[in-house]
Amino acid sequence: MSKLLHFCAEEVTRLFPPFLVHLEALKETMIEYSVKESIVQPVRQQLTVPNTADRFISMPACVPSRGVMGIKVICAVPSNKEKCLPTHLGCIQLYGLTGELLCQMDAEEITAKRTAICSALASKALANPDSKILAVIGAGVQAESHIQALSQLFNFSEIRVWNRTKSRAEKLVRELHDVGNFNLCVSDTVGSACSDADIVCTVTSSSEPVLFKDHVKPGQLSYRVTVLFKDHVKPGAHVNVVGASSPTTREVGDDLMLSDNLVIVADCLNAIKLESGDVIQSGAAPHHELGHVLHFPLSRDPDQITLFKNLGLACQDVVTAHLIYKQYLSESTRS
Ligand SMILES: NC(=O)C1=CN([C@@H]2O[C@H](COP(=O)(O)OP(=O)(O)OC[C@H]3O[C@@H](n4cnc5c(N)ncnc54)[C@H](OP(=O)(O)O)[C@@H]3O)[C@@H](O)[C@H]2O)C=CC1
Ligand SMILES: O=C(O)C1=NCCCC1
Repeated sequence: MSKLLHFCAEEVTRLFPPFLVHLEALKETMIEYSVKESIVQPVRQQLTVPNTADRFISMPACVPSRGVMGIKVICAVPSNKEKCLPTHLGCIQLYGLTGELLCQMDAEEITAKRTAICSALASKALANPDSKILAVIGAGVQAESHIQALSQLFNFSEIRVWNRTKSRAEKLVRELHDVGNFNLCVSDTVGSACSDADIVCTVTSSSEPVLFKDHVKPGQLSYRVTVLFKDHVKPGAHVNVVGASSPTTREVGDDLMLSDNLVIVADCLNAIKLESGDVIQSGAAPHHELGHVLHFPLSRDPDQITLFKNLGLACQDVVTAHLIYKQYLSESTRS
């Protein structure tokens, strides 16, 4: 094998595609995955570190139309927050279709931005185009990337942030004060953040286990957090559910998941049935895949609530890594 090309976090930032290029590439990718069915991607493997909420996740995909395949390995370690370390650490390896390793790169920024872009694509397809109020539940990395991405596609007048630890919501609001021409503020409760909101994003993870006796079979450990209930969400709103990507975690109450006027869209219908605690525990039936609604627009009923379950897919990482690699190649041939 020739010398390994590795892009550290700073190089990934420098080579990162512009927002609209990234958005268009991920839109094409999601359509390719769901409609053309030309992407090969198994449901990812998640290993839970015993007696913790920490996960080691392996995510491969092959994207023949771009001539690449790859794998992201990502560790989700919620307790890293107390150690002032990133809670999501990972690496992507990119291969040519002949099997040669092209490069590997840090996955943090890619994970933050590609996830938010997929929520933004879902919001564009499903939310009221004239959405004015965005509520963000959580104040970590994904909260920031979601505010950055969604505010580029909607003309918000107000963005509200609720977080379990209020001081972190206040810090995020201070850091993002000049991102756009809207009122960015902290809410005291989930209910007040979501009241009248056109779009809601739940971007939380549980750092501490909350054990509910009646949810736990003998010998099984359950980590649960439920932050959003039906009363929080107004008819006509759109919700992006981004946390809770394992069968034992929740962000959304059963009353909302099982609501008659809820339409559930997932990035991957195969994965949602195996990975989403909100779907598995509530017994809700997802309706559509993101790639389908991007290709064949749904007609909006003004009283319906739409919910996009954003699990995160390997093909989004592989395509983003490929854009970064192509930028590197074009710079190398110029110099
Ligand atoms: N769908 C996808 O593709 C992806 C999903 N994710 C998931 O999104 C979620 C957020 O990720 P990220 O922003 O990177 O993580 P961060 O660690 O940066 O932030 C975590 C956030 O969750 C909050 N939180 C933790 N525990 C609880 C709880 N019990 N109740 C309410 N809020 C809680 C934290 O609040 P506090 O400040 O109080 O600790 C903080 O706001 C995670 O579940 C993550 O695994 C991440 C990457 C991709
Ligand atoms: O898609 C991803 O990347 C992740 N999804 C769920 C949680 C960790 C990272």
